[in-house]
Amino acid sequence: MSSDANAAAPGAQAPVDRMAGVEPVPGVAKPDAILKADGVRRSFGGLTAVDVDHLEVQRGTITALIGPNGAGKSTLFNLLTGFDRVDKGTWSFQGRAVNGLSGHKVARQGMVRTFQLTKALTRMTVLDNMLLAAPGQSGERFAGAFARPVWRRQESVNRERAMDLLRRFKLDAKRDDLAGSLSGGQRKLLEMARSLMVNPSMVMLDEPMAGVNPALVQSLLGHITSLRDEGMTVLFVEHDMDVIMGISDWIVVLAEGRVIAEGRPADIRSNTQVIDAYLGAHHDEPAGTEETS
Ligand SMILES: Nc1ncnc2c1ncn2[C@@H]1O[C@H](COP(=O)(O)OP(=O)(O)OP(=O)(O)O)[C@@H](O)[C@H]1O
Repeated sequence: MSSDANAAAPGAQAPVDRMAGVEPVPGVAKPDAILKADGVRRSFGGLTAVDVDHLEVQRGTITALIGPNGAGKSTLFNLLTGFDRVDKGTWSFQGRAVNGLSGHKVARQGMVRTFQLTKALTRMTVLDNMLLAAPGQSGERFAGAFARPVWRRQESVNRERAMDLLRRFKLDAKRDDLAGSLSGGQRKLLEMARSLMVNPSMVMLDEPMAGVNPALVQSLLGHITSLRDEGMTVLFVEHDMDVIMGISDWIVVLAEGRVIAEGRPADIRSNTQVIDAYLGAHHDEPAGTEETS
């Protein structure tokens, strides 16, 4: 591992290096890719927001998607998870084509993304936020007296799962509070917990540390690494370089919609193209020590 933050605790088993032998070059094949994308393009008027030739995400890793403002990170997230339409391109998740599927269907395949709490969600309780994210929320499928016992069983399974997750994220005492009353960090925890309601194989976190009090950053980092250690794949967009360099197994750098570099944190830190495109203002210092806003 290239970062001290990833060093195993004394007595702990050394983590498996799933990226062993993978060349740090854009579009490189991964030994066990959970997500593969080809020729993904999206323009807004004359502006090409995303133009990714080939991208693979290795199963069971924490992969960071980084790049300057406007590089296309959020647009790529939206496209891959079915919340925006591509102009061109195909991608598969766990070997099945998912391009063209709605966000709901992509989530059912096991690939979910977090969303910032909308105004409507902030007016609901923490527990209701969780239940709304549960599978089988389309009540009409369970309509009718005949199906009621099935629906009840599903609801009690969902409640149990929601409470288990709230306990895991230390939000159980807040179950009846309005989500809008949570702090920035607690909201991020709730967003993560919500995404786990569908029992995904891969979670995509959009700026998990934005607006988080430093006291909660370590807790959030711990949750993210636990997800990976339990076998989940994590792809996240983040601007905080300490966070990125500290927990990522692999980093993908976007600039002007294209993948300009990929590699381990150490590869990215020393990549001159990345320094020019993104880390430029901090040319003279190691990226891991730069100040973050
Ligand atoms: N719905 C839209 N309509 C028009 N232009 C858009 C739209 N969504 C994104 N863009 C443009 O596409 C480009 C990529 O935006 P995107 O938000 O994906 O970048 P980003 O890397 O996530 O940036 P940031 O780090 O600032 O969030 C930007 O130039 C943005 O202005």
